[in-house]
Amino acid sequence: MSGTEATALVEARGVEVTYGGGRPLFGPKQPGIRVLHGVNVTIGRGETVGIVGESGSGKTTLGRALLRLVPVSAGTIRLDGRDITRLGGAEMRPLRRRMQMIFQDPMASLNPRHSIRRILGEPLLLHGVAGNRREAEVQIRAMLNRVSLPAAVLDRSPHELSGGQRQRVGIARAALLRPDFVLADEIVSGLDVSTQALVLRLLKELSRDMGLAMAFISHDLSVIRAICDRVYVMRFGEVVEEGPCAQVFDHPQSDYTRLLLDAIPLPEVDPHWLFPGTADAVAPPPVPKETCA
Ligand SMILES: Nc1ncnc2c1ncn2[C@@H]1O[C@H](COP(=O)(O)OP(=O)(O)OP(=O)(O)O)[C@@H](O)[C@H]1O
Repeated sequence: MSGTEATALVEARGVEVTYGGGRPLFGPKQPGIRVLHGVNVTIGRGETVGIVGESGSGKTTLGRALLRLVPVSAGTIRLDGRDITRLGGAEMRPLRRRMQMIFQDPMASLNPRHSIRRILGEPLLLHGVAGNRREAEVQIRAMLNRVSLPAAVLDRSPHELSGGQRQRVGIARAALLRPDFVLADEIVSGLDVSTQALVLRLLKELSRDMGLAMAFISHDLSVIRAICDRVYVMRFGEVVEEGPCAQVFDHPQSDYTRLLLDAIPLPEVDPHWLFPGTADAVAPPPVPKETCA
């Protein structure tokens, strides 16, 4: 799917983000530091786009701007054609369910004192996706099955799970809210290679089944190539190149993309695991059904 189609779900035009600045209690007004400079991004329904670039290039800031988690100082963010750039908290609230984020470190994003049941159940009730606890439990159990986790994890807390299990809980939490758009920021960087492949495959299957639009931030270009349709290459807060993954990776147009490709070795994740059914695919290992001792 081309991100330039009229069916764009998420669209950023000329987006600028400035950190800091403003007027302190004493002294002159501070200018702040602009870290995004007129960025344009389009993500179609059901499309997965990658965002790559060296550390500090603005990937996370861009992702957060798309979700309206950082203030945008210029430009527009549209969700499904609606300009959401300057909506207030109350107007954003019903839209929050539609735009979910999966974090790099699930330990930091999952409340360590809460059970997995509560972690998964509370957002469902809060956003009215489930009418009561019983409905929430049914939906949660179905989703656990979908992400190949046993129901026994429901009574556990995040620190009692492995890194891969926690990341699957993070995916389940986002997917349960039936979002339209998911931002996944470095979600497999702390995992070993085989767990990475399982988590990525799961996410790819879910995004395909749910028709999700997804922005995927990663340092690992092999991961981006394996699961993304298109990629945006960022440098110093600007998009320096954009296009279908095969085009950008095989025929990079900018010197910076070439440098990036040379600097980061490919591949860690076997893309065939993620694309079973393609002509040259090898049989992917099934996502193992886990049991809890
Ligand atoms: N809350 C903040 N306050 C001030 N500056 C920030 C803040 N967050 C990020 N920055 C700065 O904005 C720039 C872009 O950071 P950002 O985290 O978006 O880059 P990134 O490409 O995601 O980096 P990394 O790959 O290391 O996560 C960096 O110079 C960073 O220091």
